Amino acid sequence: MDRCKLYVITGETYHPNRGLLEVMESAILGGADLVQLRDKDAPARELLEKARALRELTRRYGVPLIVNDHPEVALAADADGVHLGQEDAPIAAARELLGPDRLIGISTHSIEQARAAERAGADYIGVGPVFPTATKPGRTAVTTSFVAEAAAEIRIPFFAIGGIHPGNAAEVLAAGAKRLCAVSAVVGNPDPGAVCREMRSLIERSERAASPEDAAVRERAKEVTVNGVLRTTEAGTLLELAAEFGLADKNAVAEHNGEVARKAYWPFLPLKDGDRIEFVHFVGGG
Ligand SMILES: Cc1ncc(COP(=O)(O)OP(=O)(O)O)c(N)n1
Ligand SMILES: Cc1nc(C(=O)O)sc1CCOP(=O)(O)O
Ligand SMILES: [Mg+2]
Repeated sequence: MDRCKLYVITGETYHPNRGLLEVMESAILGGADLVQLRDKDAPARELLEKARALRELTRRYGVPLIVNDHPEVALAADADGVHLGQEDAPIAAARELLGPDRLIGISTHSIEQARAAERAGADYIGVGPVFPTATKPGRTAVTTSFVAEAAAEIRIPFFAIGGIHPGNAAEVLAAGAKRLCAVSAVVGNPDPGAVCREMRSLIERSERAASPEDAAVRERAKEVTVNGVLRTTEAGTLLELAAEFGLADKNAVAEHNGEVARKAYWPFLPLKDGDRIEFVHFVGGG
């Protein structure tokens, strides 16, 4: 979760002529590193089908998947977690169902709600809507002043959300956000990948301007290409990288710079900047 910087939420009404998977794959290839399935209208069965299809896609790229509103769908689809709103199920009930390892995110609209979410054991929070947005019509914007309050006080990761696009992302990052989340600006664009690349480059520029301690962490980070997608990682070995993708204890094989890397060697295979890795994960069953 800590390494996730650009969270993209589905919004199929914004792309009536393109498929869900095509749009979300483009976003992932552009640098979306956390994906949420949000569909307020789909009946339960359809939602589960979409969650399973997105699970397959996101797993291929090592991107965590969150399901909005429905912890039981998150569990059934083997998603990485659930996102709850202030009016949805309480965190404790979702934790009971999902266990300690899956992620629970919660929307917050004030610093008091953000503090309460942290105390209740949320893994991350949404901070918004920063700007007015047609995706959540009628919600009062919290402005970048709530972003600044959260940056000063909240220790769990937070994603600024609501009306964010490449034209205003720098302002949100300057207020203290390290992570951004968007629906319409990404999935409503004919080229979701291009929008994600722009947003990521704004995030990276803001990181470069940040504190020396952060710079030291970045020094340790390497850029590697995993299944065709450029990723930043602090993993020292192929096994550590596989763990980031949830593959350390899965039936998987890897190719490292074009050479097959047997799983037994993963703990001893050091990663370098520029390495190219392909993971193939076999799913059991008939
Ligand atoms: C990352 C993120 N932040 C906020 C929301 C909004 O959740 P909620 O307030 O429950 O509203 P709905 O999305 O359910 O309409 C979110 N989904 N994701
Ligand atoms: C789903 C959602 N939740 C918000 C919150 O503030 O909790 S804002 C929002 C909509 C985000 O969509 P867009 O990027 O199109 O503005
Ligand atoms: Mg909700």
